[in-house]
Formats: sequence, structure tokens, C-alpha cells
Amino acid sequence: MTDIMSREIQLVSRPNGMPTAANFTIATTKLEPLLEGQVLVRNLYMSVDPYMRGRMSDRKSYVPPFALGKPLDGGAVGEVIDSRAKDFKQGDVVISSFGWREYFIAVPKALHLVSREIQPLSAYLGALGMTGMTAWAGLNLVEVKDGDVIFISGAAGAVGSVAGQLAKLRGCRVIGAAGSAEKVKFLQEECGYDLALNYKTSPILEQLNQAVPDGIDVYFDNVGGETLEAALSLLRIHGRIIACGGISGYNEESPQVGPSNLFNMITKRLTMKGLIVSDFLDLQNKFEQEVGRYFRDGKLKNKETVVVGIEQAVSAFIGLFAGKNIGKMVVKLD
Ligand SMILES: NC(=O)c1ccc[n+]([C@@H]2O[C@H](COP(=O)([O-])OP(=O)(O)OC[C@H]3O[C@@H](n4cnc5c(N)ncnc54)[C@H](OP(=O)(O)O)[C@@H]3O)[C@@H](O)[C@H]2O)c1
Repeated sequence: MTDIMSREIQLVSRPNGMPTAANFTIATTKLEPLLEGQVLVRNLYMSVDPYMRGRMSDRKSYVPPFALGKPLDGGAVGEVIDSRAKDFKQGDVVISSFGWREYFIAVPKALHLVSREIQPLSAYLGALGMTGMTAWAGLNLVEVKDGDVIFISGAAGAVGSVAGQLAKLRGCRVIGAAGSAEKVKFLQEECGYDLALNYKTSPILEQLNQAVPDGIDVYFDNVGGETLEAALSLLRIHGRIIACGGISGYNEESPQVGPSNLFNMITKRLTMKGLIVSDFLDLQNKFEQEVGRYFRDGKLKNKETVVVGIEQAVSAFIGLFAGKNIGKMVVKLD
């Protein structure tokens, strides 16, 4: 095989506040020849995710920070173009964590084989991938069940749009908050949400008080901040919170002040559980069976916003913080 040149996105400086294009560069590297036991993969789609913002800082967290001057990493779906490993052949489709680059060489244990029959293959980054698994694991974490009234923030995003659909399939009444009229329409018309609110038009607490005066049983938190505070007010006695994300604070230079009404945890005997999706990897087969079946039966929509070209990856990532996506934001590599 002739030399392969691969473009990749590297972090060159750590963002202060909102990331900008100047924090990144696009570099070209030459791949080494393939050795025995290795697989050469061309990425077809890569994921950009809000959690990556945390890894761009130098802070200690549950995943190490991205290194400066090295390619970023993240979820990707690719196609095997050459293999010297026995279980992989040309044309196989694999999921990996080698995103933000066009080509890579890996050993089999870093690759997860998936079926080509699922289309588009980018669904493996959305409803059928880590995103869908986050939504599914979150609902399981606080045992969301038939009859629950659940409120979901970041509802029209990747995790939120799947969480709402899965909660509907469980028989819940589902209420969502999102940041535009188009997203509200999407939630009600395509995801089956019973009610969707645009949190940018007036304070979310006022809207919720009016829309659900009897309160909610569960809050699926993707954003934190003011919306978490509103949910603490709305939750009923023994209510549950899935602490999944806090995007409203990801670009703050110092930690956000906590909710002023946290005392509700005590008076209402609430339960709040933190979620890290990678803790649930041993349940991946169960997730794939259950959620994969909904998808194949046409009961679960994998909505996505697709941008094309690795050179668009940085703006797609930054766009997450401006609400540029409906459903999963994915980058299709040419
Ligand atoms: N715990 C885990 O294991 C895990 C795994 C995956 C994701 N997450 C978290 O789950 C959340 C959703 O992730 P995702 O991948 O599904 O992303 P996403 O919702 O597809 O994309 C981000 C969305 O967040 C909203 N947003 C941006 N800035 C905001 C702000 N200041 N206040 C309120 N909303 C804001 C935007 O929608 P609007 O237009 O509606 O504002 C945007 O479209 C994130 O917090 C992420 O970190 C956690």
C-alpha cells in the first residue's frame, strides 16, 4: 500500500471560556506501514461532544485532559481498508475512540465491529452509540417507569432526544426544554414529547409552573444552572434527578454557584444520581438489543445534524455551545 497521509485536529492551546478556532490546528501526518496484528481504518464519521470541552482544560477529572500538540480523540465510525489481524477484513465497519482524524492504525481490542446493515452508519454515534446508551442508562439509573412525569433539559440534543423517546416508550409523560421554536416543534412532532418549552423566551421556572402545576417525578439534567434550580422547585416528594451533564457551566472560568434551593433535597426527600456512561459498558449488549430493536422497528428516531469535512469539525464542536445542532452533531469525513 502506498503512503497514507492523514489529516488530524490537534489542540494547540487550552481555551479560556468559549473555545475558538485559534485553540486548534489541522495537521497532516504520514501513517507508518501496517504491522502484523494491526488494522488500518479510514474514518467515515466522527463525533463532537460537549464533554470534550472539559478535556480541553488542564483540570483533573474522570478522563485525562487532551495533550497539546497531539490529535484529539473521541467516538468515530470507520471502515477497515487493510488488515493484518485475523478477525478483521477490508470493508468491515468499526467503532473506535480514534476520532478527529481521517485514518488510523489500531489493534483489534481498540475496535468494536458493527453491522453495515444499520444506515446511516453515523447512528452508531447517536441513538445506537454512546449517546443512546447515556439516555438509556440514565433512565435505568433512577428506574424511570410507566406513569412518571419526566422533565428533560437539552431535550432536542443528542442525549435528550433519545431520552425523551425512550421515556415515552416506557409510558411516561414527557416534558422537554430546548432553545428554539424549531427545536420545540421537533420535540413535539417527531419525538413524541407531550410538551416542549423554549427556555430562551421566558424563565423556565415560570413556564414549568404554568405547564406542570402538579410537579414532576423525574428530572433528566443535561444543562445544570438555572434549569436544575427550576427542576428542584418542581420535583414532587421522593422525586429523582439524573445528573447527566451541566453544559450551561462548561465554558465558565470558575465553577458555577450551586442551586440556591438545594434544601429541597431534604424537604422533599429527593434522590440525585450522577451518571458516567462508561460505567455501563458491561451492559452494551443489553443496550444494543433493546434500543437496537426499537430503532429497527421504527419506534426510535436517530435525529442528527451532519457537517461535512474534517476542516468543519472545530466549528461543529463550538456550535454545540450555541445550540447549532438538532439531535446528534456528527462530522462526515469526505
Ligand atoms: N454523563 C455522561 O456519561 C454523559 C454522556 C454524554 C453526554 N453527557 C452530557 O449530556 C449533555 C448533553 O450532551 P449531548 O451530547 O446530547 O449534547 P447536545 O445536547 O446534542 O448538544 C448540546 C446542546 O446543549 C444546549 N446548550 C448549549 N449551551 C447551553 C446552555 N448554556 N444552557 C442550556 N443549554 C445549552 C444546546 O441546545 P439548546 O439550543 O436547546 O440550548 C445544544 O444543542 C451534556 O451536558 C453532556 O456533557 C453526559
